[in-house]
Amino acid sequence: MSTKLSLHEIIPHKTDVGALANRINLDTRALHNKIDKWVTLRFALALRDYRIYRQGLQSFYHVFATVERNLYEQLDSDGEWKDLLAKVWKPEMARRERAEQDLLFYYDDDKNKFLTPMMPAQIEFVNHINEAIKEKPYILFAYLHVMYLALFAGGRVMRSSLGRATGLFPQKDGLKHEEVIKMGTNFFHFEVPDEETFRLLYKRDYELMTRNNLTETQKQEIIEESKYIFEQNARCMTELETHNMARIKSKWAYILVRQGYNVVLILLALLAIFLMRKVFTGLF
Ligand code: HEM
Repeated sequence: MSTKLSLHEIIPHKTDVGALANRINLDTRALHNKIDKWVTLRFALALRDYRIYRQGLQSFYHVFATVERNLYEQLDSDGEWKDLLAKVWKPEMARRERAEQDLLFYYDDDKNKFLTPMMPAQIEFVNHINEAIKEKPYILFAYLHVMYLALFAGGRVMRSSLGRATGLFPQKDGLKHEEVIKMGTNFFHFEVPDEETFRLLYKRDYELMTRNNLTETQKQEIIEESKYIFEQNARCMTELETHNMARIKSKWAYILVRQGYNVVLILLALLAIFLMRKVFTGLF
């Protein structure tokens, strides 16, 4: 991917072991590999059925919406973290509204279907974010790296699969397929002239603001929170899978019970015919 930045402007260097972002990546590598494999496998399935895709998107939506609500609270306050956060954050990064646009599309404009989390792991995640940031606003730096940079790596892969997933998008009256795709993929798009430069500038500001303005203890807490983010995202995903499996199983159980009931009725009818024939042949 090309960029308008020269080499010395790219900060931090990949080999800079002191950079907070690199430390987070290193300490979450195993968790990332696990979730990467897991999501890649399931994503293929989700692309065949928009009802599965929208469940996954909804789960991420709650995380982004909660993070952004807390972030803007800090930015609008006179708190001690306001300036640092403002120097890292870029409004084009915000995902809440974009995810909401997509969800409105997949849920036929019915906000009530997704606005508040209903699944236990999602509720737990949202509550945790609110409490953690309220107590220690610098915990936001874990989310500003893990959740937002995910969109430029795995997110790009997912975006290109989405564009090719012809079976995913629901039919919308009077709209061409390309228009429908655009309406359902806002989440993965950034309104910036050059995405790669934007990403590198974000990473640079993150490093410049976190290198000397956080204590080692605070950095360690951010790294621990980053691990939690991966783990809790994974719990939200497996929770959805378990939920869907349970629904499929109960649907099949219902079908089997109904089929069994029909079989019994047919057997009873056959028995009745057989007995009636016996009675008739005995009579005549
Ligand atoms: C909840 C899910 C995920 C999260 C939170 C996440 C998070 C991250 C983060 C924080 C980075 C480091 C970015 C940077 O430092 O610039 C990253 C890199 C990356 N991720 Fe993910 N990711 C997730 C899922 C995935 C999936 C499903 C894939 C595969 C399709 C994937 C592929 C990648 C790749 C290829 C990189 C670049 C690695 C590199 O530059 O060395 N990720 N991800």
